[in-house]
Amino acid sequence: MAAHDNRQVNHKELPQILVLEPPPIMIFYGDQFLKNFRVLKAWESQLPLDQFLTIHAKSVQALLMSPRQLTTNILQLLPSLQLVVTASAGLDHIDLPECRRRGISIANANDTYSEDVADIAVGLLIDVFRKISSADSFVRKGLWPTKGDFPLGSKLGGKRVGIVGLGSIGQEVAKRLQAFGCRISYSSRNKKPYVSYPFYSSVVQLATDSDVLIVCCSLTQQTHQMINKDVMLALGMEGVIVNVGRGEIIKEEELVQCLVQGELGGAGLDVFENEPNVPEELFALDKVVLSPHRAAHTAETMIAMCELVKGNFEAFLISNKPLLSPVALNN
Ligand SMILES: O=CC(=O)O
Repeated sequence: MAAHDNRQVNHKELPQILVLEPPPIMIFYGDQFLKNFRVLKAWESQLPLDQFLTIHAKSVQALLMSPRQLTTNILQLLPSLQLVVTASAGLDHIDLPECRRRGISIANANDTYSEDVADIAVGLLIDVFRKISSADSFVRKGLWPTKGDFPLGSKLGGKRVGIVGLGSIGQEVAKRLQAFGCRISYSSRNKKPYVSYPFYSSVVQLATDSDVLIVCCSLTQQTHQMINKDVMLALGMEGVIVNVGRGEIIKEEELVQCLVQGELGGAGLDVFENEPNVPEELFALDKVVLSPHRAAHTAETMIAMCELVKGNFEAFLISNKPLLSPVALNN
């Protein structure tokens, strides 16, 4: 509506966006950034979700993803759906084959989060090697005057770092760790012609030749539980794993076992198999640094994300333009 237009806003006329549960951008910033839309908040309804969706089935053309999985069942209840916008980089919570089959368009975070996630990956690694969290707790508990010296850490420079998944997050991690004097190698679906880092097609071989593995890839059928005990044993007793991808890429039970039994040197984990639940055995281990899946959460990036989400909805629902961050659903 133009600035000089003084018609009353009729919210029923605004393009509608369904949200099943509030995603982090709404938890932090409410829904003001979607003020040009009518936001249909399923979680505010007293009705069971399937009844609520059945009532709105015909009118819902666009959906903003929440932490909830977008399953085939939910998609079936939304026959008019044409667009899914997710504020995530990962797509593992969306039934992609079904979206592809129905021709539903998807927009995601693209590389909006990559720098922040890479910062946390490096932060977790430095914390594990230099024991920052553990030293903090040592001081706070008043142990410095009584126990004296704090154990030695391990130097970051010179370490051989294997990056699992050299997408935009992996490349940001590589750039940062190269500046710290680390030696970078990577494994990926395919060798990247535009980088000179050594490429490994086998993760076990990458682990054998590395001191650290940083898991940056997305969760797919191929990467599910790809980091298993074989990989951990190949990395060795001093080896460190950092995970900023998805919990399910690592066999968590085996990771816990290797850490508890001293078969792995340490871990920095931002993601877990069964979030928000974290295996309690890890709480007692100083060589493990834990973070509540917050690698992407900076105020600056969340604001950029609100803009991207809004821009995608505006492009599709209002101005009939191409999506700003479309996901290519390859066959
Ligand atoms: O985990 C965060 C994301 O996928 O964006």
